[in-house]
Amino acid sequence: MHTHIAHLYQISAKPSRTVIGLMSGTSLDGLDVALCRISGAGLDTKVELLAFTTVDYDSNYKQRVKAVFAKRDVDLQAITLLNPWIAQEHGRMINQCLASWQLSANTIDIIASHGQTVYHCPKRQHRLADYGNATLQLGDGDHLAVATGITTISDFRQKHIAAGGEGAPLAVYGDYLLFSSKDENRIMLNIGGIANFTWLPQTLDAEAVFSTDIGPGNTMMDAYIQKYYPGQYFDKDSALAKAGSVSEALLQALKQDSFFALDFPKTTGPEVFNLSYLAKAQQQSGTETLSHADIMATLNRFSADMIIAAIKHTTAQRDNFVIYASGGGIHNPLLLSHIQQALPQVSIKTTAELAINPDAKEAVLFAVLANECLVGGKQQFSNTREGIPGVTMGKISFAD
Ligand SMILES: Nc1ncnc2c1ncn2[C@@H]1O[C@H](COP(=O)(O)OP(=O)(O)OP(=O)(O)O)[C@@H](O)[C@H]1O
Ligand SMILES: CC(=O)N[C@H]1[C@@H]2OC[C@@H](O2)[C@@H](O)[C@@H]1O[C@H](C)C(=O)O
Repeated sequence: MHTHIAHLYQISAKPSRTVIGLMSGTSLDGLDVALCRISGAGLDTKVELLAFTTVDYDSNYKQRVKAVFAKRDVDLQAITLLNPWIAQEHGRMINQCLASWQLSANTIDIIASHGQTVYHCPKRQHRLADYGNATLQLGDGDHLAVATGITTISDFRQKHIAAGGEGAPLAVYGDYLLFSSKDENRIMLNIGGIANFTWLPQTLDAEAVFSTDIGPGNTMMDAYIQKYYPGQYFDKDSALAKAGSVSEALLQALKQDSFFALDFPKTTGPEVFNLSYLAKAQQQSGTETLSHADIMATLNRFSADMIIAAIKHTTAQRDNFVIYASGGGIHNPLLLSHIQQALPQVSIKTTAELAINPDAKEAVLFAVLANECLVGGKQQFSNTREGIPGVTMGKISFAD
């Protein structure tokens, strides 16, 4: 047996594994690094979050990724160069985290790397008859493994697509394993650049679990601030949105896109929800002269309304469920207050109440996917469920 395979076997047989989960989302703010101790597999999985940090991207990193991010026309050389470069940068950031945690690489069993999504393209979006669902994450696992000396599992989304999914949301797999509860129905709501959620019924019935992207979380608000308030990256504490008023005309125009008429589950990204989308809605509603504050108030309301509508649709007007929120959107007070006002009977908590830092949740979930790749095997979901194929995800890269 090759020593690498023997090593994998030995890691899989351990009572617990030390896994670094990585997430670099659509907001391009930084690399989330979650140091996890994971024991068990499947519904017996237990995760302890030992340390978490977000390593902020510098302006050089952001500029290079933004040059291709969510764009149809890009320099192919730039994409080719970025694929190893992003992984090398992430490797450098992990080495920096390990040094600050005073840990050596040989104490880490596995890195679980999401990579950087640069283009997400489900068939319902591109509508080209000859092509299926597609998504592209850069930051190749081989480079990360060599840069850190740690076996790396990466590129989780391709198997999901190969098995009939759209490549997202993948959070549902870990949500079901970690957060299902016999005591209450739960909505695991993540408000990142794009908002998505998982419905976890208290029956624990995998066939009734449901997950979908919703539409924009922070992405359009962030893009607007970055364009008109150079030096600022987002509307801190909803300050600008709070100073404005919602334009009903613009809000209705924003809600008209065909994406919202599609049945759930569905996926999307900043390829659709961007400043061109806003400009089109302004043109259609004759609201080109609105103030920055009114536009931000409207974008904030738009994200909230679509989240509320998706939750109401899925829970069929029930209110016996608890929302556990995560992602950067939980730090946007206006957005959360809109959601709470529309669902007055529903308790809105964060995943901190489930012992997972809400900013770390997605990185933790990729660590869980890697654990499933190594130790799992029993598929919780049948292949008949749209959007949640029962497959093992991730590709394994060795360090030497
Ligand atoms: N204090 C704050 N006030 C308002 N918004 C905030 C605050 N802190 C963070 N945010 C929002 O959270 C965003 C970052 O969210 P997050 O890190 O969850 O995104 P992501 O992981 O890149 O997204 P995705 O899950 O879509 O890939 C910021 O860009 C900003 O919009
Ligand atoms: C293609 C891609 O990177 N999609 C992300 C994005 O960010 C949020 C939403 O859109 C979600 O579908 C997904 O990430 C999370 C981690 C997921 O797959 O569950």
